Amino acid sequence: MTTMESLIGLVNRIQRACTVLGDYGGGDSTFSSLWEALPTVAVVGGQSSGKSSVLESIVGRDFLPRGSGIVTRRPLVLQLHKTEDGSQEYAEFLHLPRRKFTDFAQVRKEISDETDRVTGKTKQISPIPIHLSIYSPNVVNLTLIDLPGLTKVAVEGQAETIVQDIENMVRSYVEKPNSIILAISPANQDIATSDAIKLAREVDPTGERTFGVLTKLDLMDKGTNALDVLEGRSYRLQHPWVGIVNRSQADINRNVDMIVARRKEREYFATSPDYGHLASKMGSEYLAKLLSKHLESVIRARIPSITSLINKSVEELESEMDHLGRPIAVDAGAQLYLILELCRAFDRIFKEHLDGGRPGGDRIYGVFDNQLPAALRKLPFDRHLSIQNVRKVVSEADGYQPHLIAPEQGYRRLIEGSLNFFRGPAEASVDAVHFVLKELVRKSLGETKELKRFPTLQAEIAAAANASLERFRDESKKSVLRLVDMESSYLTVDFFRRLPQEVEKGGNNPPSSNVDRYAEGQFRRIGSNVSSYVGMVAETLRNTIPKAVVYCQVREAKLSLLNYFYTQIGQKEGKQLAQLLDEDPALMERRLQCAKRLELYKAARDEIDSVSWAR
Ligand SMILES: Nc1nc2c(ncn2[C@@H]2O[C@H](COP(=O)(O)OP(=O)(O)OP(=O)(O)O)[C@@H](O)[C@H]2O)c(=O)[nH]1
Repeated sequence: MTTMESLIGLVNRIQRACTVLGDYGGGDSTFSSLWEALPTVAVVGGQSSGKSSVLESIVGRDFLPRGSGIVTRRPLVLQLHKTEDGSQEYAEFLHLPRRKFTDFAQVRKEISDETDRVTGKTKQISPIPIHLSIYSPNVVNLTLIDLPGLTKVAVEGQAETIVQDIENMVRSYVEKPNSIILAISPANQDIATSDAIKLAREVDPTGERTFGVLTKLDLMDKGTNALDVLEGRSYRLQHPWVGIVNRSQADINRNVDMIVARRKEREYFATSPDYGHLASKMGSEYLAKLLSKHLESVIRARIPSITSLINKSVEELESEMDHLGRPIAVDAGAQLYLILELCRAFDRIFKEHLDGGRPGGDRIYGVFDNQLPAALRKLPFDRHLSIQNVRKVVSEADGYQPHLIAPEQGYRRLIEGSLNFFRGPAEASVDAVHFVLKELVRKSLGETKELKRFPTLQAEIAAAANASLERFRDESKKSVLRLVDMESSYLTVDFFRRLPQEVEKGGNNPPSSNVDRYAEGQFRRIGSNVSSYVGMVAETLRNTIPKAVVYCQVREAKLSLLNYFYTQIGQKEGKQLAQLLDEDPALMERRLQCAKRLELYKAARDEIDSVSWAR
């Protein structure tokens, strides 16, 4: 059955699981927080408002550390479990499983020691909660979170920021829509100045989540009473105010028993001329029951949305785990297989870039279609074949005896010199394609999702692929330069045999009256003959350089980019293979965190299911 016990107990169990797995709200925002989805009662109050006294009175035990300064420095999740009448009371801490505390003075000491363990002796505050469970016949089932008291000034030895730090921490608890605020204010102080009410008003302006508690009713000036507050006239809340009379300092000093104090509190209200008519709705026992009932109903209302949050989170985590991939196999055979698979995955993507399907391969065609022709056009033949230079080269080639019919040597030197210019664009095409291929390797590596897990292997593949590309580039350069050299080593004879006729056809023979004019015309003709020969060669190279480049670089990259790597991998030992597969530590950590979270959510789901089954 869905009793109060089982519902509050359910949330208690989920909360404990959350803390064990590091989910106590805030903090690591990469996961949705289950903790924040759980309804909780957060106890807030200014210093000396009577916060500790109220909690102890609800529990019926002295167990909270006392002292001057800021004593509560970590949230205390106080889970109360009602046990059968007559059974022994005991307490347990989540951080000390299997140890039962029956001496509550020891509980107090442990809270204080455990606070110091995390915050050090520096008196800092920490958001990591301490979980304390109390099993007793004198409690109702209820979970409360005790938070540091709101203060206005830091004391000796505490950082100046502590006032703000405390307020921020308390606010982080009470601003959650699932938090029920137990706002404690002393009656002997103007309610308008209450720190607790001030904060509650800020985060819960309609007052639907706030329970107002007024302490120290017995300390009010004679002749005054707190009816304006208790009857909701001073500050209106959706829930009725509860007045409390705790033990005075004198009572504490005299060690007045809590159970006796509860009785005295009951008597106080029953006999009070001011509050007698409200007696059944006053006091710490009534407050505990009221909260327990309210918490239970809030939990009941929240269960469907908690379940759907859990289901959604489980789904998200499972898909992230799928995405992160399974942990790696340990035997060398399986590792080699995995490495080769990853290489093939990369190779496939790389080929898709070249063959189309993925972008980038077209840039190689761009090199052949734009870059190479443009570079060929820009070669400085005009200068090389100017009349002055032709004259110079031809004269030098002639030596002391000028040529008789045609300057054969001069032609050859001019052509050779011109063809040399082609080396530049030829090499530049090789380099340009090399960079395109390199970029495609880089892109493909990035697009091989399976490789993301293995930065070392990724780097090795990148290095191997780039080394191969360098080798292809060297081969390619040799080939294109050979094409250019071949052009210089044997000229196309036909071209020159046709020349005299063309010259006559063109009829640009100057009348040869004057020797100089004759010479000038002849040099111009030589220049233009060489120029058209070079133009013909340029046309040829424009077609053959791309063939050589594709053959040596692109085709090789497609066929054997990782061949050398494969032979190396084949020779590696198990340990070296494992090194290649070392995962990114951040990723391993994330997988671990995901697995932990998944475990938490599944455990929580089981808990909820078990309650529903019992219904
Ligand atoms: N007479 C009387 N004294 C009270 C009452 N509530 C608290 N006190 C006294 O007020 C003082 C402060 O109470 P605590 O319960 O320690 O208050 P606190 O808000 O926990 O204070 P800090 O721990 O300093 O933040 C103690 O001396 C209590 O005995 C009350 O209802 N009546």
